[in-house]
Amino acid sequence: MKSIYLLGATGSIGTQTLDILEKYKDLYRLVGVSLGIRNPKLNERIIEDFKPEVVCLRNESDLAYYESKYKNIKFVYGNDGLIKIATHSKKGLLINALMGSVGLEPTIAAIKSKKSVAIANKETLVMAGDLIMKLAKDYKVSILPVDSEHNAIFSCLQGEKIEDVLKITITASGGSFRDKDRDQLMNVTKEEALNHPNWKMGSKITIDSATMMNKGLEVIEAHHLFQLPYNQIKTVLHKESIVHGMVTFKDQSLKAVLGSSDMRMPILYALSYPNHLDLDIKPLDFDAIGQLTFKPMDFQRYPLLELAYQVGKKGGLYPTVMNAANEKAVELFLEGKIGFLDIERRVIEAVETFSENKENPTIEEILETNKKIYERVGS
Ligand SMILES: NC(=O)C1=CN([C@@H]2O[C@H](COP(=O)(O)OP(=O)(O)OC[C@H]3O[C@@H](n4cnc5c(N)ncnc54)[C@H](OP(=O)(O)O)[C@@H]3O)[C@@H](O)[C@H]2O)C=CC1
Ligand SMILES: CC(=O)[C@@H](O)[C@H](O)COP(=O)(O)O
Ligand SMILES: [Mn+2]
Repeated sequence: MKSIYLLGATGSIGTQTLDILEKYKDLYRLVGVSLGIRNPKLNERIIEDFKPEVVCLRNESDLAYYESKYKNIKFVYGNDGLIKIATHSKKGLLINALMGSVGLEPTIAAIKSKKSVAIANKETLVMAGDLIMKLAKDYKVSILPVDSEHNAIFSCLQGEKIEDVLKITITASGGSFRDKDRDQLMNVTKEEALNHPNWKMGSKITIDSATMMNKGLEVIEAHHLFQLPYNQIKTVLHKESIVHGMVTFKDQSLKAVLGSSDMRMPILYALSYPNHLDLDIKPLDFDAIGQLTFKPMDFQRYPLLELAYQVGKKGGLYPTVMNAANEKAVELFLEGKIGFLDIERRVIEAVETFSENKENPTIEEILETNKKIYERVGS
């Protein structure tokens, strides 16, 4: 039995991970889990179904209730609680399904306590990919991609040498506004933005998909995961989200992973790697699909993707600045405080006005910059 620690269990990736853990209860034991604030009933269902040893609550104020109801379980809370889950004494795999920059510190803590990490939380790699990949090497643990495109590319790379790769290609659905021109984006609503054509995901990533920031974050994520320079990382518009990721080798042969738009597939592969286990999801039916389409990425339409390449190449604290500005701007948009196009305006402005870059920043410098930019963009 493999011990599993799951952060962000109540979210989109979290609940789909729980589906997998439920199906494979004979292989995986949920030892530690972090819960949410949105759905108390779901929290209790998770505790009762999986009976974990240690549970992290988001708020201290809930501690007394849970401790009196579930006497055999250890409860912790807040950001320190996430670290306690990540450093729990039993070995195992940590699945990071948290949303946003809060995922960084628990990831580092897990690696330092010799746990491999299956990472959905791309923001962590964007902010501190160099440090995370180095730490993982030093502590001899694996970083397993959960993000669908990276999981697909990871799968294509099995048995291959990275020196033989010409380029990798990340597909992009185009998001909820893919059929709109820029001048039609002025008055779009939050509800429209949250209506992703192919995937049912958390709010923040759905907005990132609509602005194409998601692809930008994914390009930086891929740079770190696969240790490839940015000129070998390409994106292409593929509205069907059936081809998830591709690897082109030097002899122009190309491998790709295709599948339904269902995150349980990459989640399971990250858990079961190097094996592929049974999964009851919609199979691809090529007779019904008919055709797959690909269109070149339009960087003028999606300036945040171009910004991400620039920021990734500059390195240092720039990716943290872009990520923090985006995190705050998306939050403001979801609260109805700014318009859709203001998201990219705020992100671009934060990056353009940033003048305190440092090469090879420490975790403390990354966290400090993250906080500073997040606050600045919110003011
Ligand atoms: N959803 C998807 O299909 C995909 C997601 N990803 C990435 O995976 C990550 C998770 O995405 P997704 O599942 O969609 O997000 P959700 O918003 O659905 O879930 C996020 C989870 O993190 C918890 N959480 C958020 N903030 C905090 C905090 N400050 N402290 C503790 N817990 C917190 C949430 O709790 P609560 O319930 O209280 O909100 C929830 O459990 C993101 O980085 C995203 O980019 C990558 C590929 C696909
Ligand atoms: C499912 C997944 O991995 C998401 O990150 C996905 O990529 C979002 O779709 P977009 O291609 O629209 O960004
Ligand atoms: Mn993705």
